[in-house]
Amino acid sequence: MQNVEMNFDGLVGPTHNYAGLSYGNVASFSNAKGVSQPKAAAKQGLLKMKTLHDLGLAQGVLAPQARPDLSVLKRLGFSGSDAQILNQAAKSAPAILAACYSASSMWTANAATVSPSADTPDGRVHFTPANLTNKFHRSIEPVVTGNILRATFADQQHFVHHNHLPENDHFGDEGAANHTRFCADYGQSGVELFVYGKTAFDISAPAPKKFPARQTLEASQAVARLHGLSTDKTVFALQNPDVIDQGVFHNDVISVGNRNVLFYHEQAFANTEHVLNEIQSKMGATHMHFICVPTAAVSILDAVKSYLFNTQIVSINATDMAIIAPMECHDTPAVKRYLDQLITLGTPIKEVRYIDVKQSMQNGGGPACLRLRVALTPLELAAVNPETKMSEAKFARLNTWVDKHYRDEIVAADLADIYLLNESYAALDELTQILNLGSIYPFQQV
Ligand SMILES: NCCC[C@H](NC(=O)CCC(=O)O)C(=O)O
Repeated sequence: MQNVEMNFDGLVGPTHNYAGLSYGNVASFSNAKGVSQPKAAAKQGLLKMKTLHDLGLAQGVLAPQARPDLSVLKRLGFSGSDAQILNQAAKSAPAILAACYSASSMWTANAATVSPSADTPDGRVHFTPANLTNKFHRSIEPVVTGNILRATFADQQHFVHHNHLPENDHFGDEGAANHTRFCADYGQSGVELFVYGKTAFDISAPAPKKFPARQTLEASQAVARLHGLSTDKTVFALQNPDVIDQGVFHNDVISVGNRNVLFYHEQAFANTEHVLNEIQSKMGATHMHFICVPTAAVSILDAVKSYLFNTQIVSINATDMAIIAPMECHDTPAVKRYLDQLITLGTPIKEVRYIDVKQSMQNGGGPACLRLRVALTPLELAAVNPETKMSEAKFARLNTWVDKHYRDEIVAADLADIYLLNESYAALDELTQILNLGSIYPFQQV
């Protein structure tokens, strides 16, 4: 058997809603207070996982967080029965209630940074959950993320789980959305690229002016240290601050890589030539394909609207790759034209597949946001919790589970409804059995 790169998609939780929580994320802001469709959202996500499974790729599923997060509401002074807590919060602090209800853990590209065993000194796969300090609703994810990752990758002989970084903006860490790994083959040692938006301990360094930089250099360096990565095999690159100000809140909105391919927008990085030279020189004999999309072909506005770079580039055989793109790429004329051309250019990318993840897209999460990549050797793959692996049977089982528990629609007023809380916890309690995760949620531990 071969080494693989397995995608772990976040299952969309039962409380998926549009709350406008992410300043700097254009879609989240423009769809604020819209009507969400949790059942459709979860099914779109499952179908995406099944599509990749059917392409012959290793595909897994990560459980969502338990929402609403009552422990946070209690910490903030709301008290009484569960229904009283929801009522008080809905009346006096609806924005905080919405944050505690967010299904944002579906975007598992922000769950953690993962370094495969080929890159680490102890020959194990290292995981560091992202602290997501920049957005309150996301900053409440990392502890349970750690529980989910431990229950999915339990074998300590193969997997190491670090704590998330200190919870402060100086160490703002958004996980794999700002991390790309290049390699000749998934099982060989690779070069890990960390992209950051600002240097926290140097206020004179370049930084965006309008929207926040969510990832700091210091956070990226700390993760690389925790994982024991060699300096000869790591590259730290400053994201172009101007594009952050145009809605590129993570690097995976402006560049994406796979094996020896980096697909990026002309304006993605601050010092592009230097970054590319460093990647190529650290890759040694392995030739990199740098595929640059010029502004003249695709504007930043169209890149953000269509999520051209939030696509997944996957290897479909030893040499060829496919690009998994959201339908919005198909529907944005300049982007569709570019993709039609891309597959004729003689790069490893030979095919485009369009998928519908509209429910997630409307909150600023495309195909790449929905997945966490974990490169695994055959032995490590065998050590992954088998119930978290996608299959025909798991796909059918999870669809039935969604049909049983999920609402068709949620609007802001529903968040005060105690029945929604009960439905959500009942669904997740059953899910932990389906995926054999044990008691990962605080509501299961009391
Ligand atoms: N990687 C994609 C992440 C998208 C995510 N959106 C959100 O949280 C929007 C939630 C809302 O507005 O209801 C974020 O910005 O972190």
